[in-house]
Amino acid sequence: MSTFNTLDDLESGQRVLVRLDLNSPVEDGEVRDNRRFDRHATTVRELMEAGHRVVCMAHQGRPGDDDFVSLRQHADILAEHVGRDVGFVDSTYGESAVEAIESLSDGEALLLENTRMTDDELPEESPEEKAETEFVKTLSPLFDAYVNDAYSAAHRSHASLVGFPLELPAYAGRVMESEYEANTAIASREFDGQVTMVVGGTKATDVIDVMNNLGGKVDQFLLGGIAGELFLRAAGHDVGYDVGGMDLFDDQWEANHETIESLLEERGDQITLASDLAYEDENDERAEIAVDEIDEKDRGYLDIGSETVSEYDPVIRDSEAVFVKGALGLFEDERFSEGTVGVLEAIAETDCFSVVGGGDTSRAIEMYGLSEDDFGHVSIAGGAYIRALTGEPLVGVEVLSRD
Ligand SMILES: Nc1ncnc2c1ncn2[C@@H]1O[C@H](COP(=O)(O)OP(=O)(O)O)[C@@H](O)[C@H]1O
Ligand SMILES: O=C(OP(=O)(O)O)[C@H](O)COP(=O)(O)O
Repeated sequence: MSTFNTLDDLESGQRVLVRLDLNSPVEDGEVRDNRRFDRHATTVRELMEAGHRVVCMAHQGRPGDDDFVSLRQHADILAEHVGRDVGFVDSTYGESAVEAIESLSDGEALLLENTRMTDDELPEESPEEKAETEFVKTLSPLFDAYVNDAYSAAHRSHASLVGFPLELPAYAGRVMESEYEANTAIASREFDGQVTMVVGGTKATDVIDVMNNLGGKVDQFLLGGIAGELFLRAAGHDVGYDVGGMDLFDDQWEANHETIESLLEERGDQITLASDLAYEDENDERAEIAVDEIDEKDRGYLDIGSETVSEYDPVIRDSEAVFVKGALGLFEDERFSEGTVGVLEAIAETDCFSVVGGGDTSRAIEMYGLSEDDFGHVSIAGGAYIRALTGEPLVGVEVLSRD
């Protein structure tokens, strides 16, 4: 168990710098509400009600991606969940940010601009190096305490996550505390029966790394999403290529194909790939094709097919524990939700121990009317939770636990 301090240890009336993870789906420039706002609102509300001056930091997307946008909309969505005003300043540590921080009153909150819009936030460096950045050196003197609530980003060694705890007394927020406890318990839990992991989503590099380290703990991997297509590509099928302006496959293929190939060679019997895939036909409708019949690389696929769903279903029902990381298709579009929803329904209907992770994936639970009570734990973390599954420490948690 960790030795970090929590909000219970925080003295009243402090100037508190809080790192949240509000990284959200963005559709046509519009930020979609999701349970990260709702969960983090608990921490922010508690701090405001305790009379602290609360300054929040968060990131959105990665530079160069379509979802790399300002946090202006996030401030409004967060305010709705907190039930109080949350101000916004379009600077992370520039003059206007410093002014806004200094003019805050007790019990008020403010959100700073996307941390990834500063050069100091990325790339990954040691906590000691991050603590020396201008970003950390400028903001630290304005605060009495630092609170990290961003469990779901705690696997990244970025300035806002690992630099400040070296400069300020550091505490875990309520989300950090509860996710850490649930996900650490997963690593030490022993299961007698079959353990299955459903792997999908867009961050194939994250999940493939972890699959490589999870062999001993997981009996069956069921694949979909981008990782699933990359495995099909390695197995000789004409899928998993960037077509029509997509930018999801080719770079991740370059980075991971050797690992994928050796996983298929050494542990192929533990890895089940889709036997059919769904795509959008010329009438904008869902159409399906068996992977064995695909002989052109010119089409994008957006979900696993119905045949695959019916093959994955009994594997889930026979499992004692099921872990989900990443959606099996573009579930935000109802036509391509069948894979993700089918798998989640099978889990909800059985009494296996289950964890559903991923900021985006967990959103499918409420979008399609499933009940969170039917799952063991719904994590708002994706990459951080699967690392916890392997027992790998998270740098953002480790640095909070330092004396
Ligand atoms: N075949 C696909 N094509 C495009 N997007 C996909 C596909 N399969 C899954 N996705 C997308 O993956 C997203 C989840 O990806 P990721 O960020 O890796 O997982 P999480 O947020 O659950 O950690 C979902 O929003 C879903 O739309
Ligand atoms: O959404 C996140 O990760 P996740 O999709 O693995 O849950 C975190 O905000 C980390 O984002 P990043 O993977 O761009 O560093």
